[in-house]
Formats: sequence, C-alpha cells, structure tokens
Amino acid sequence: MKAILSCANTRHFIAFASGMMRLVQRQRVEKYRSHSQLSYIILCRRPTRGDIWLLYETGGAFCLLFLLRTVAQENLRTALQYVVVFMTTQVFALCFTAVVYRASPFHPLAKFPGPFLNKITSLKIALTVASGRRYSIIEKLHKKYGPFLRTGPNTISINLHQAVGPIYASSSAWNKSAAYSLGQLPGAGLFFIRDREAHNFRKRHYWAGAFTSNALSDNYFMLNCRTNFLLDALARRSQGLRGVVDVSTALQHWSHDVTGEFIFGDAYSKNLLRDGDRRGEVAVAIFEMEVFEVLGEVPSLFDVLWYLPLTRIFRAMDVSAERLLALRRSQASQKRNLAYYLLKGGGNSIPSLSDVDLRQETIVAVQAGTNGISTALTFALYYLTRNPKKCEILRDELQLAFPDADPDGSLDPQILGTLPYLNAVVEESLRLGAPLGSFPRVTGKGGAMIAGTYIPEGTIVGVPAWAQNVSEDNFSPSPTSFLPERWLRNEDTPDMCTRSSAMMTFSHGPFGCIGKPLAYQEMRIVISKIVLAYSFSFPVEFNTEIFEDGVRNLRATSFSMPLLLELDRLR
Ligand code: HEM
Repeated sequence: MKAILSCANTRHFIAFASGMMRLVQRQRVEKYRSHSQLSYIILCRRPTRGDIWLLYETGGAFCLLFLLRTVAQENLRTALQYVVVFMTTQVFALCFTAVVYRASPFHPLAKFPGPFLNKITSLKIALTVASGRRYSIIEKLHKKYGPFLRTGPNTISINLHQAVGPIYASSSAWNKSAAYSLGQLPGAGLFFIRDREAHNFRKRHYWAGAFTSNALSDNYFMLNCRTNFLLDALARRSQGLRGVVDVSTALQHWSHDVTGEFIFGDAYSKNLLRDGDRRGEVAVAIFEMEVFEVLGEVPSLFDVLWYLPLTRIFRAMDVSAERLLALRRSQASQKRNLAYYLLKGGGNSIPSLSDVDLRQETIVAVQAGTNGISTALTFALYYLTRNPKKCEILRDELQLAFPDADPDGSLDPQILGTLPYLNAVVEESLRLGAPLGSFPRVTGKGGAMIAGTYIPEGTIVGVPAWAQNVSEDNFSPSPTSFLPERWLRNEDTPDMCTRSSAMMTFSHGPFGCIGKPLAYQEMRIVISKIVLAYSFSFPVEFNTEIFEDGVRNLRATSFSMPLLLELDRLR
C-alpha cells in the first residue's frame, strides 16, 4: 500500500492498476476451469443484481445489529432476535408491495391479460418452462386470452405474425433480453451476445465464413460419410431386436458426430453412432440447455443459484471444448471447418478471439447444431411413418431422381434441393418438429407499436414459436396435421394458406439461426437416404399418443418415449 501511495506519477499508478486487473482477470478465468465451486465463487465473482441484493441485506442486518447493541444497549440475543424479525418483515413487505404493484392497474403492463400468478411472479413461467410443456401451455393460454398475453410481471407474448417483422426480422430488430445472460460464465458466445451491433460484428467476422455455400460444399463429403454411418448403425442396432430401432437416440448420436466434425474437423475423432454415448454427452448437452432455459426466465435468481452445484454442468462442456480446440490448433490443418474460421478471425484489423470466447463459441455450436436437427429429423420419420402414402410419394420421387443410387453413395445436394416433395416434407417436418418457446427481446427507448397496440419501453417481448407454427391464421386447413402438400403451390391446393414468413422454427433476422442452410442440407440428405434404404413402420407396442405426450421442450427437446421403428432394408 505504501509503495502505491508513494507512487508520484498518477499515470504510472493507473497503468500499474490496470495491469494488475488484467492479471487478476486472466488468473480468474484460468482458475475457474480447474477449481471447485467454492473457490470459483471466491475467485471469479462478478457483482450481479443477486450479489448486490445479498450484500445489501447482509450489510443492513449488521448495521441494525450494531445500532441495537451500541445505541439501544440491547444484549446480543435480544438484538439478534430483533434483527431476524425486522429482516423477515422487510423481505415480506417488499414481496407484498411488488405483488400488489404488479397486479395493480398502475403497472405499465396492466392492460395485458394473463393468469394472475404469471402477472405477479416470474417463478410461474419458470415452472411452466420446467414442465417441458411451455410450447403447448402458452398456445392454449393465447386461445383463452387473445394474441397479447402477459406471461410474466414484465413479459408479453404476442401471438401475431405481424409482430415477427418488427421484433426479429427488421434491420432494427430488438436486442435480446437478460434471459440470454449466462450466469457468471466468463467470455461470450454468439448466441449470448445481446447487443445487436456487437452480435453483428461477431457473426460477420468469425462465424459467417463457415456457412457460405462454398464452405458447406467442403463439408458435404463428411456429411455424406457420417450419414452412411447412420444407415449402418440403424442396421446394426436393429439386429436381435426384431428389426426395432430407437431412431431418436440414433439421430442424437448422429447429430453430435456430424456437428463435432463440422466444428473441429479431424480433431473430433469420436463416433457415438459406433461406440455409443458412454460418457453421456447427449444428456449433458441437453441438461445444460434445460438449466439455462429455466433459470433464464428469472435472471436475478440465476445470479444467486449460479453458486449451486447444479450449474457445474456448464464447466463440463468447457473442459471438452478446450481439449478439442487444443487438438485442432496442434494439427495446423487447413480444412475449412468452423474452428478454422473462428481461429482465423476476420483479418488483420480484427482482433483474434480470446481462448475463453473461442471455447464459448464452440460450445454454442455444439448446443445449437445438435438437438434442433435431431429433433426435426425424429419428427420427420415419425410423421412419414404415420402417413405411409406420403412416404410412398416421397420414395417414388427419390427413386426417379436417383434410379441407380447406392444408398451409401453420394446424393447430389443440387438435385436434392430441387425435389419438390422432398422439400415440402422437410418444411413440414421443420414446422411441426420444433416445439419451441419464444425468443425474448426487449423494447427499445420510447417503446413500440405492434399491430396498433403500444408496448412500453423495457418490456420483454416474444412471439411464441410453436403457437405461430400451428396457428390457423398462418397454416390452414388443419394446422396441426402433417400435410407436405401445403408447401406445393399447384391447382390441387388453391384453398391452402401457407404463410412461410410466420414460421418461427429458425427465428428470423440478425439473431436468427445462422446454421439454417446446413440444417436444410442435413434434413434433405438424412431423410432421402433413410427413405431410399429402408421401409419403416411402428412396432405393434408403439403408442403414438404416448410418444406425443412425452415430447418435452426446454429449448432442447427430449422424448420421454423414444421413437421406435421397425426397419426393413430395401436396397
Ligand atoms: C433443425 C435444426 C435447427 C433449428 C430448429 C435451429 C433453430 C434455431 C433458432 C430458433 C435460433 C435462434 C434462437 C434464439 O434467438 O433464441 C438458432 C440460433 C442459432 N443456431 Fe440454429 N437451429 C438448427 C440447426 C442449427 C445448426 C445445424 C447449426 C450449426 C452449427 C445452428 C447454429 C445456430 C447458431 C450458432 C445460433 C445462434 C445464432 C445467433 O445468435 O446469431 N443451428 N437456431
């Protein structure tokens, strides 16, 4: 301290202090990965709303204790009793005031209808998310309350296609809400950058290269090989089980393998399809997304709960990302996978990503690139099995386009992109195969007008993805039925309404899914290869109602009852 105080030159002192801060920060980041939860709390904490509240309450309690002991001359036991009574009353009074205000006509969102509990506490929507049925609960609530629904004290869900443009798709799309803050994790991946400008910079300079048509062509060979592994795995896994295969699990393994190689190239040497998921990687990835999704509804609670062992799961993926990135770096490979673009950065004037950001980016890619696609593919096969005639139309189209195709050979992606029925099946599977919630954004300064309704500044707003995907206004007739024909514009379908701009599966605009072109490529090749190679049906004991009831979505989708299919090899 003396040394610092005696430092005459203030500029030197500032330089010294900021150098020390950087050093401490670097050490924090390194320590965070190798230490237990407790040392992580001590070493890495960044003050958050939750921390400040705890500090305020503890400080208040000590001040009161001090005053009671010194000014009022109370003995320790009585003083402590007073402190406990006072603090408890104060917390209850705060909660009570908040509840009364939130439910009162003076609240800025008072005019929006919704269930009482949703209006007074975010915990209600967090519980709805935790149930895994948010997608259908919110859809039903909209049917009851109308297009504007208050889902939380400061949150509105808008089930109108007119809201999609202003909130997500326009050049002035709104910033992401605090639901995207990742607890106390250092670094930031694309998905978690809430500010539109910062997000755009990261997307353009580090990610975009990996999703150009050239880059996707470079990856097509890998995609083809990994999909052939899927066909082999389906054949292998069906042996000894009367031809019955757990297709949803096989697709999860396939998506992890494909995405792993898409990100890390040869450094990703795993093969979950062949070896099984011995380390439970699929479950870890799903659980991480689930924790994030539930706690994201109550960000201030996330700040406090972050210190529980529950969130240790976030560090498990970080360690794996670090290992694979180190391996990818040591290979000095020029193969243009995602890690190549992330490591290369945007050019001379653009700084490289820090190690911690790099790890976050690859974790984002694993999370984003695996569950959505395996879910949509599971639904595609489910609906094709439920609708054998439609499956036959598709098979005929594919056999005509590839008369001599060996299922293990490569199917030309250009041709796949032009097949009308295949692409209609893909669109319909993406529409019904994404039981997603909404993607929360925040209204900017001055608020906003949506469909003639004023939304106050700072309100958290979202368009419910599933409700839009199955809305009669957007997709009719029979919005919940699997009708690929609705995507084919011809004289047989004059009465069909198909509003593709309202489909929310990939969201829209600057924060929308960057992996969309890859996802379409994956959907086309996997569906085509399986339909060409196998005929499939449900085993006798399979119950479609139980399957549909068991679909849970907490951003990641899981199936309480896996999709079981009986497969017969055709070619
Ligand atoms: C059928 C499959 C897929 C679906 C349904 C899907 C859906 C979505 C949605 C809805 C978002 C926006 C989420 C939000 O704003 O909260 C998103 C973002 C994202 N997706 Fe996908 N996705 C799929 C496949 C992929 C694939 C294969 C990748 C490849 C790595 C990918 C990478 C990403 C990334 C990086 C983001 C964050 C984009 C950003 O913040 O700018 N996705 N995805």
